[in-house]
Amino acid sequence: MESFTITSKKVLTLVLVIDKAEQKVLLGYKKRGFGAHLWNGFGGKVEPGETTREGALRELEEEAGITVKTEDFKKAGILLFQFENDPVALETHVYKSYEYQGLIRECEEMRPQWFAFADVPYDQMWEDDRIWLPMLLNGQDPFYGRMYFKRKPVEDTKEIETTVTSVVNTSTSTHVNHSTTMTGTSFTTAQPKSGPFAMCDYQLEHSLQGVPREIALDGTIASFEN
Ligand SMILES: Nc1ncnc2c1[nH]c(=O)n2[C@H]1C[C@H](O)[C@@H](COP(=O)(O)OP(=O)(O)OP(=O)(O)O)O1
Repeated sequence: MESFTITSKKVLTLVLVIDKAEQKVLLGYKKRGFGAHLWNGFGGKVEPGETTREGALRELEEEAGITVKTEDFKKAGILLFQFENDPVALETHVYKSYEYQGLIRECEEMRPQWFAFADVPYDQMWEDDRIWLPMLLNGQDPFYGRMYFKRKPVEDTKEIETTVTSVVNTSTSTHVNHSTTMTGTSFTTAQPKSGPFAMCDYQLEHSLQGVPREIALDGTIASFEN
């Protein structure tokens, strides 16, 4: 795997909030940036001086407007995402909670929405999600894994075409909505359906020894949480 050799990693977080009684999971539609136009959990880069747990709670509040008590916030696993010809891997710390406080709200980066477990839009998510998210939803965590991605040829990223309707309202500000029903100036835009990367290989294991804290560059679990 010469083209997948890594020399360093960035630390990211990903949070799934679950309504156990209703069998629903809260996902966010990413409106911009890395992974734009895909549904995902909430998360992002861990900032200097933050623990992964603190970073995950901060991102959840920023992106969905809700908080989770420390005792309800559980580490579900770690995923190391690797990209062809990119020496920097993304070490993503996955958390879950069955409880939350506050009112769910949209922000400029994410549009939150509840999905029944049976209706999770895997065809509009990172390809690896269909491997590990069902495990998380079924309580088969903690887990750890490595996922390998290649960039898709440009023509393969034009899988769906969405009509974007630009509405200019009377106060002259411009709102852009993915909609086919609103009036205004419409144009068609190509969107990647499952992102610009194709997963070409993966390894995922249920962690029997405990909750993984860190994955070493060689893919082994570097340490476990106490
Ligand atoms: N392959 C895959 N599957 C599932 N989830 C993810 C991936 N790759 C990823 O990066 N992710 C997740 C991990 C993070 O939750 C986000 C990416 O975070 P990002 O938006 O880059 O970080 P922020 O700190 O919020 O970004 P900016 O504020 O800099 O825009 O996707």
